[in-house]
Amino acid sequence: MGNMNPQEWTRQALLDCAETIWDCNTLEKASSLIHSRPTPILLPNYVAGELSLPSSTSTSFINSYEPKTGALLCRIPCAQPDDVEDAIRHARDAFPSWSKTTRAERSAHLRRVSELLQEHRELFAVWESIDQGKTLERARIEVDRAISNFSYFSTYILHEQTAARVIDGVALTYEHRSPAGVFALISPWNMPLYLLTWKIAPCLAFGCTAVAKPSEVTSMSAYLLGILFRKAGLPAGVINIVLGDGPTTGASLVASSAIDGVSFTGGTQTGIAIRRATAHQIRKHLSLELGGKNPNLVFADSMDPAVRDRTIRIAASAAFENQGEICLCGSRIYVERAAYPEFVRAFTEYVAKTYVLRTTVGAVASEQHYNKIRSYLELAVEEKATFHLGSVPPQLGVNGAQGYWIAPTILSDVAPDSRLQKDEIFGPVVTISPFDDEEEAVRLANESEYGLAAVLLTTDGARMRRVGEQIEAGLVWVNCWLVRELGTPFGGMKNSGTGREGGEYSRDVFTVVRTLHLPAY
Ligand SMILES: NC(=O)C1=CN([C@@H]2O[C@H](COP(=O)(O)OP(=O)(O)OC[C@H]3O[C@@H](n4cnc5c(N)ncnc54)[C@H](O)[C@@H]3O)[C@@H](O)[C@H]2O)C=CC1
Ligand SMILES: O=C(O)/C=C/C=C(\O)C(=O)O
Repeated sequence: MGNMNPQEWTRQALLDCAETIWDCNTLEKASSLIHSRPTPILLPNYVAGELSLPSSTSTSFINSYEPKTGALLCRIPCAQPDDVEDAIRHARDAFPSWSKTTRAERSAHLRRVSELLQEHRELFAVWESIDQGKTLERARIEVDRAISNFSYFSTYILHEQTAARVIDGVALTYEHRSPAGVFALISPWNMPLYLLTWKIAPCLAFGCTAVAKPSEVTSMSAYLLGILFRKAGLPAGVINIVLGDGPTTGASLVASSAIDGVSFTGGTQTGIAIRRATAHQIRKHLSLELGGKNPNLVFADSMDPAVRDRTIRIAASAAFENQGEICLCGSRIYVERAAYPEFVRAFTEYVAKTYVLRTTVGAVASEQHYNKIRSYLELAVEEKATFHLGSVPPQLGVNGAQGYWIAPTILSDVAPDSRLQKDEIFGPVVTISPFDDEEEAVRLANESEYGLAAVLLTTDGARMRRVGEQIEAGLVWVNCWLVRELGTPFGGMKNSGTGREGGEYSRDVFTVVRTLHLPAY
């Protein structure tokens, strides 16, 4: 962080900068802009429908780096508590009229946002790839999902129905829902646009207003989203975006007594801090989607020649998609002993061919994260694990190491109680271990503080249900991974979180319900 006088940036300068960036919709144009500027891009907040810098004189600025090169990409203001309160005040002021709009009106606003995102798909993909380190191809997939987040909830609210019951001629009862209020929407750095819009879209659709805060590591797509909301003509104050870190900006946002609910995705320790900070505010809705250390159970029947390629492909994408930086990644692979040697061989061969660093595998998100993953790979060496693929990457700045590049790594001979099997590494690192029977497979799968997701690879229909129903995870994928229908409940068990989002489950997060009893006279 360094100090910079916010007054140096006029409102016009912020708008001019926004227009320049808005024109950079290819990697070439964006890179040339970043590397030709005498000073790094400065990202403002989006508050009350305008791009603005925080007014607090104590505002500091955070440097954000380009993972693929390690170069300084942009600087973001770290919003202080008084600037956060100001954004919340705008969201509160906007709430009465937004919460009274008709569903058709809100639907039209969301549809407009999704259309504009579609129109500027490549722009968002390019900057997301630059800012987060992911490949451009992966970034495009995530922009498509962001588009779906808005289009799904724009139609969901048009078709939702509430239940009414007649009680034996005594009463007619029905559920009446109203928007729960003003929300804090806090997202992580692994899928910045995808996950922030997964919160913003339902929040606005159900009539709430919000202050959103992206991760300080990847704020670029949230900034672009602010520009897009401005272009879409969303009423001022309905959605505000403040930039900043967790301890200052995030913590003051969630703790504010003017916030009615928090939807958070990120690390488990942060989820615990949020729960603690809001424990005395019983009325506050909390939806916490936290970390995972997800098992992938490979049964010998899934290595039958007829389905073997599919098994390997699913296990590999569950392990290495987005450099393993998805909380749903299957990073603990357990293989039935009869198929173990064959799986390890075929899996390693497939990953080496398909997940190629700098081509189909991007850089990890930050220097801090690089060092975290690297420390786990050093631990693997200390514990004498077998490296089938990958190695300890160089220290940054040593031997020409530039950018945060970590090759896919496959480990075996790792003890069940090793931190390599217990901790969420959140990078391109998997362990493979054998199991002898179904009972052991289930025990190993459940031997974790986390319970977010699991993959089950088998051709036995009875086993799909028998094993699937015993796995302690909010999401179990059988012979597939990351298949998503946005109406299904999404969230984790155990230390992977509390609450579910998606379709009617998002409605539970963003609305309050009262049951009306009308007498039958
Ligand atoms: N999607 C997931 O499941 C994610 C899991 N993680 C795990 O957590 C580890 C730590 O990563 P971090 O970057 O530290 O994640 P984090 O949980 O600190 O960051 C997520 C978001 O929470 C905000 N935040 C941090 N402290 C806060 C607080 N006290 N109150 C309110 N907001 C706060 C951050 O600014 C960011 O926007 C990762 O290595 C990974 O293992 C991290 C990010 C996403
Ligand atoms: O909603 C999805 O499809 C994926 C969500 C992924 C995360 O929440 C994550 O990686 O943190």
